Amino acid sequence: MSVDSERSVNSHRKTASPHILIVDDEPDIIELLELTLARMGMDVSSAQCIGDAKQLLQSRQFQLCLTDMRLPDGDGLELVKYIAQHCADLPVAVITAHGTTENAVAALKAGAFDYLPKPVSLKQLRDLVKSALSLPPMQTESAVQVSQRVLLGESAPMLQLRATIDKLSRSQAAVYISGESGSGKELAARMIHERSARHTQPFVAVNCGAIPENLMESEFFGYKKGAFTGAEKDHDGFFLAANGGTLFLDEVADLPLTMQVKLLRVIQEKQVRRIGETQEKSVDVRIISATHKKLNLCVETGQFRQDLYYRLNVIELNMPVLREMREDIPLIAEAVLVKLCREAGRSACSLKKDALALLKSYDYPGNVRELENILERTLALCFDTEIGKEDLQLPHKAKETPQIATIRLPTDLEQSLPLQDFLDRLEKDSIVKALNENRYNRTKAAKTLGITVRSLRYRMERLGLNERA
Ligand SMILES: Nc1ncnc2c1ncn2[C@@H]1O[C@H](COP(=O)(O)OP(=O)(O)OP(=O)(O)O)[C@@H](O)[C@H]1O
Repeated sequence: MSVDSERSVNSHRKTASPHILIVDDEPDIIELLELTLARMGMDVSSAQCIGDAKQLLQSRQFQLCLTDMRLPDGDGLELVKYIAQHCADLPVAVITAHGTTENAVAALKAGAFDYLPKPVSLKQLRDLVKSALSLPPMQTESAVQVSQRVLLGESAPMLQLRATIDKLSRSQAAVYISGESGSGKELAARMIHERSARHTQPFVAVNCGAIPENLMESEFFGYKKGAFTGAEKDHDGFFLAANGGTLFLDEVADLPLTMQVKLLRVIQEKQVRRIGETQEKSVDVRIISATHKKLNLCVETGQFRQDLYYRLNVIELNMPVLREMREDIPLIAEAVLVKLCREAGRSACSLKKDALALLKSYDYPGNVRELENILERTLALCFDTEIGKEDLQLPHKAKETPQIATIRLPTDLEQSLPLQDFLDRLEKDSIVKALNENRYNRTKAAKTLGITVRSLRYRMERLGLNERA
């Protein structure tokens, strides 16, 4: 097979034109792609088989590779895997035969950036090239350590997780993040977004369980001024607000079935119609979803639509629980202490040996969020710069007994607070108490409080208890 190598369509363009590798054995397709890309100011090289493509990849640097799935000496998937292994920084997109979504999904799982269905739409091609070229350079581990918003930890599960996040960031595939409460699902979603081609565009996080059912449609899809009583001005909704970027659907299992149908439609059609409007608008969002529930079980019990599940769960990312990465507890605890001390404007604190040992032995049903809460409570009660075991106020047999915080009702403030603030304070304390008593399980906490989970989430959101309930 001859290498159609270095047939640079616009080789007169000397300087930093992005260099794109096309791998296809159909001359017509090569020509079409070359012409389109040349008009976009790209340098193009082409290869007609996997062997030639590998040679080219070894001989020079490319900024994007577009490969057909069916090639004379193998399939495009093999090339995707080769690139993932040898040129991890290079985005690769596959061109798939019409209607073969399995191929596209397999390619995304293997690390492809995106796919283009045949017949290739030139608009889609241009959009894909633009987003691939806006990928930020891959971050090195040392850069990761200095960055603020990262999942910390050096244990094997955490190293593996961060490596997977790096790979996923260089793809457009929908990601479903599973894991217990407080294990860092939202943080992982933000990391994927911040390392992706969409990093300059919005990241919109939505807590699906916190939105009252009757407001869901208007919150997700937006409305036009006057569409209903109270619609005083145009409102874009989450999809349009996230256009070009990432929409993070947290607690996605809490979406009512009626809303699931509407969501599926928008994801499939990539079109949104605001309430009160006749025209649809195109939207381009990458969906990352998460829940602490077992979404596959929700599908089995009929609470979650299977078709939507498949759409959301192209790639699954599972968050490790803190008790399985105990060696990371000192590192994370230290980082949390530094942050809390800085926020409180007090001098740096450290953990004594016995305190560290106790923290390492605790089980953390609420994961890192619970560790943060323990340290926050400790700092509120202890003014020493050295924190000892007793200051943590953990039960003696930490591993066996859940942590139950003593909640002091604000009787001291009864006289001085305005009524609404006083009631909010009572509500907040009751919620925190119920969450603590139920090991951060929101379903059980809601039951204790005699309210629905939806109502609990709504109240937590209103009271600003989302992050640190
Ligand atoms: N590995 C980690 N390193 C540092 N901070 C972490 C880590 N994991 C979680 N956190 C912190 O723990 C808190 C909870 O994380 P996050 O909100 O992402 O969890 P979650 O899984 O989305 O929770 P929920 O299921 O309740 O929505 C955040 O403050 C986050 O920054």
